[in-house]
Amino acid sequence: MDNGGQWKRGSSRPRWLLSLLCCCDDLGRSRLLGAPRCLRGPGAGGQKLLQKSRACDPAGPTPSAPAAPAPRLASANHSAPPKLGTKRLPQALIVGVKKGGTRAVLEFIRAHPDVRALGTEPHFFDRNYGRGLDWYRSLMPRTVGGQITLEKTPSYFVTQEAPRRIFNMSRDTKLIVVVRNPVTRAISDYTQTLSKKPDIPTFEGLSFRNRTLGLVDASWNAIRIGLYALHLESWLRYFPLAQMLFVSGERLIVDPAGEMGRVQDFLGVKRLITDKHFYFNKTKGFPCLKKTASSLLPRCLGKSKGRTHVQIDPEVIDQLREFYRPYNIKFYEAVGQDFRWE
Ligand SMILES: Nc1ncnc2c1ncn2[C@@H]1O[C@H](COP(=O)(O)OS(=O)(=O)O)[C@@H](OP(=O)(O)O)[C@H]1O
Repeated sequence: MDNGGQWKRGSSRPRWLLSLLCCCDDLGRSRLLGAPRCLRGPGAGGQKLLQKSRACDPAGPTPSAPAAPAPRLASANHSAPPKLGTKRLPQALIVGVKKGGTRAVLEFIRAHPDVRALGTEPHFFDRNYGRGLDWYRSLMPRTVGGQITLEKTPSYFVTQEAPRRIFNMSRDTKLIVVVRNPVTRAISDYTQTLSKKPDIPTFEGLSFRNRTLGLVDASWNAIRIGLYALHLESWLRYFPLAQMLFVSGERLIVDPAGEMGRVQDFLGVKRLITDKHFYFNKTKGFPCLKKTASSLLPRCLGKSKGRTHVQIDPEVIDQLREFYRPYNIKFYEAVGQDFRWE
C-alpha cells in the first residue's frame, strides 16, 4: 500500500505556477514549497537503482484544471522549469542492516523538510564504486540551504571496503545503522529470497554445516549479516562511535516517533517528525505515516515490508539464538546499548 500523493482536484493554482513549483523527486513526489505531489502508482518506492523514472506530469493529475497556456518566461531559452538547489554528496548514510527497517527510517525521515533522500539504493560503496563520485553525486536529489542529503544502501554495513571508501568521501559522514534481532533478521532475509526463488533449500538446511552437532553455517549470508559485532569492527577503524547511530528495528515498530526523535537529534535537525505523524495501520500491522498538508494520503510501506515470515522449527530458532548470544553481547558493549534480543 505504498501510496503516492496526489494533487487536489479543482485546485485554483494555475498550471504555470505548478510547473514552477513541482520538481518530482526519485519517488515521483514533489516536495518543494508545499507543492502538489505527483501521482505515484503502487510499488513506486522502487528499490532498484537505474530503473527508469516514472513519467511525472509536473502539473500533477489535474484533468479538470483550466487549460491555460503556460506563460512564456523572460528568456526565450527557458522551456524547462528552473531547477532549484544543488546536488550534493550525502552527509549522512543509512548503511544497514538489510531487513533491519532501513526503508521505514528513510521514508520517515524524508518527511522532514530539512532532509532530502534518494529513494533508490545506489549501491555506490559496494557495487558501483568504479563509476566515481561525480556519478554518485548526479543521483542525489537537489538540496537548498542547510538541507541534508541522505541515501540508504543496507549492504554497506557488511561490505569490507565501505568504511574506507566512505571515509575517503568525507570523514564527517554520519552513519545510521538500523539493527534488528539477528535471528528474526535472518528469517526475514530468507523469506524475501524464498519469495523470489521458491526452490531454495529450507532455512533449517541452510543454517547449519552440521545440525546434529549444532554447527551453524556463518558463511551463509543470512547468518553472516547478523554478526553485527564483527562488521562493526571495520567501521570503528575509520569512524568514532559518536558518528554512528544505532536504531532499534524493534522499537521503530512500537515507537516510531521515539526512534525518529533520536535520528533527528543525530542529524542535527529540529524534532519535527513526532507521534503526530504516525498512526498504527491494523491491516498492515505496522505504523504508517499520516496524511499531512503536503502529503495528501496516508502512507504505509510496500508489500515487501512486513511480510509474514516462513515458519521455522522452534528448536532451530533456539540454536541460532544461542549462536548469536556472544556476538550480541559484544555488540551491546561496543555500542553501549542493550537491544534485548536475548
Ligand atoms: N513501519 C513499517 N512498515 C513496514 N515494515 C516495517 C516498518 N518498520 C519496520 N519495518 C520492518 O522493516 C523490515 C524491512 O527492512 P528493510 O526496509 O531494511 O528491508 S530491505 O533491506 O530494504 O529489504 C520489515 O521486515 P519484515 O517484517 O520481515 O518484512 C519490517 O519488519
